[in-house]
Amino acid sequence: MAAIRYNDINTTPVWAKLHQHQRATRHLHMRDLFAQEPDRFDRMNVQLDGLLLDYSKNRLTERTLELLIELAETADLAGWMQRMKGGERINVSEDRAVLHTALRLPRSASLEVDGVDVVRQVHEVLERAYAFADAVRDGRWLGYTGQRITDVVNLGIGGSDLGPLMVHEALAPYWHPALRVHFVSNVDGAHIARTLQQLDPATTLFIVASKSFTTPETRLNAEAARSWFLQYAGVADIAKHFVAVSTNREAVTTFGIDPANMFPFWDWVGGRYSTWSAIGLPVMLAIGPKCFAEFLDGGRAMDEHFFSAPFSVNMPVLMALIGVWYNTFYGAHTHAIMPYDHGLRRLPAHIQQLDMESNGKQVGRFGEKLDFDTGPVIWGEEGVNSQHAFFQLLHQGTRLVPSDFIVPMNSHYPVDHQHAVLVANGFAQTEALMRGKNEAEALAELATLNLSGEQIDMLLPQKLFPGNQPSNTLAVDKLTPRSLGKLLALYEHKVFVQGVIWGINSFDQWGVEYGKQLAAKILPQLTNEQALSHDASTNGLIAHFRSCYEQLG
Ligand SMILES: O=P(O)(O)OC[C@H]1O[C@H](O)[C@H](O)[C@@H](O)[C@@H]1O
Repeated sequence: MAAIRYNDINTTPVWAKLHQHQRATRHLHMRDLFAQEPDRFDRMNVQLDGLLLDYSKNRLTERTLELLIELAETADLAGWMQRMKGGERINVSEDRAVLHTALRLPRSASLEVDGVDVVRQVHEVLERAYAFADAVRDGRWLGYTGQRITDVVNLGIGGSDLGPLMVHEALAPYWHPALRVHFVSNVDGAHIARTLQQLDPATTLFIVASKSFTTPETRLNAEAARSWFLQYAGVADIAKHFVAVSTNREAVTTFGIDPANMFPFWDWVGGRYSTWSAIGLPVMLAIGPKCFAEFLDGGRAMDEHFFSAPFSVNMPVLMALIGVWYNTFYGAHTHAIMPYDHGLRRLPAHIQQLDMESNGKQVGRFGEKLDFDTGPVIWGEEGVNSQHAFFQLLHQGTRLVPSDFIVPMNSHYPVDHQHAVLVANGFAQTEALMRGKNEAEALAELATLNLSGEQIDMLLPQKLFPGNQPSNTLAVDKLTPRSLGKLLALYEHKVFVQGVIWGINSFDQWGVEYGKQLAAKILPQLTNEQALSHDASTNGLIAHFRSCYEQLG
């Protein structure tokens, strides 16, 4: 464990310099910066093997970047990167190493943690998972009636759902033609019931995915799936239809799943960083081991870039520092993610967990209170749908909303010229957000209409766009397993870098525990007559439920 030292980043000279610099430059308009700097795009883009980050449409000068890099150096970013990569226990509150990057290392590598080569462990499990995926995909793994598997249901929540779900959706062009994968996460019975309605138990395989194997939502869904299955088949048939992915062998066995059907991973893989592990099993089943290996390769390419490129040309570091600039020094509360790709429509949800569960914290890694703003609210929606929903606020609202536009340059679905329309919309939005529309431009437009002076006075303010709204554009050559691997690892490292700057442990999540404790207390009270001792609102709601709940009789 690293020596305990309290986070003092906000008392360093560079922190004060950044505040001062923000005050001195906040009047600058990006439209003017572009006019003054014809080479702005050339200077402010980074490319890595088919992935381009254009960060020129940000409120940045060369000096801003210099100061932000000085901030990263002051926070000992290079040291923390080495500590993570080397397997030090940087998740101090849980006393764990943080090694999702080891999941992407090649078989030829080795990395010892507590005397164990974790790369060897990773590849042993990958080989087993690949062999299992191949057997299901080829029709060699058969159900209890001897039929091949046609449907896979992943039962998991949080990190055991969002990552694999997003990756699975994004890679639809690579799916096995005769295998459908479903994801059930919500404890709302509607989710499992509506999924099971479509399925035949003889041809359905369930993956119970839970790092801890104690998550009530997942256990309840798994029990519901098992009861449904046992209406048709016998207990001995469970082995052909239920597998588990977990770190908790004992709980898996107690649940009734044969440990031979369990794919393990390790406590040094955080749930929201686990898609690369056996938690990716539903993805392996859908796209096959070869494509999954390419996804891992893409992640590794980003790791190599992250661990070796100077900060000034390091994609995750730049995205993280730009985010810190807006969050901490501009007071921006949110960050929007807009994938201009239907397959990536669940990316905002995945990044929500990745970022907000990692950096949504008010204390530093050693428990010290942080006296500045940390992780933003992450939100977003696929383009162009988002344009028709909330872009009004981005263009003419009162908030600063930094955003990422993710735009594939090529489509797997060449439907007429629709892809060009999609891309044109994405680029146009970043231009409009940056430039805005000034009075002269708005007046020129109004002048072409036959309007009275009074109408022009009323309309002119409504036609103005302040602009100066920042965005990054991530141009992806084509959405493939490899490019998706790079994109996902990019966001993981971005979150890590921001955590380091703010002095946060990005790998624990104590904030989700309290609600779980109270839910466990409220659950029995919903259906008994026990006196209630919550606040008046919670008491009132429980009483109201008791009076409405039809199954109480
Ligand atoms: O994989 P599991 O142990 O079932 O955990 C599922 C999820 O639930 C927890 O409440 C955490 O907030 C998440 O980080 C985790 O991914």
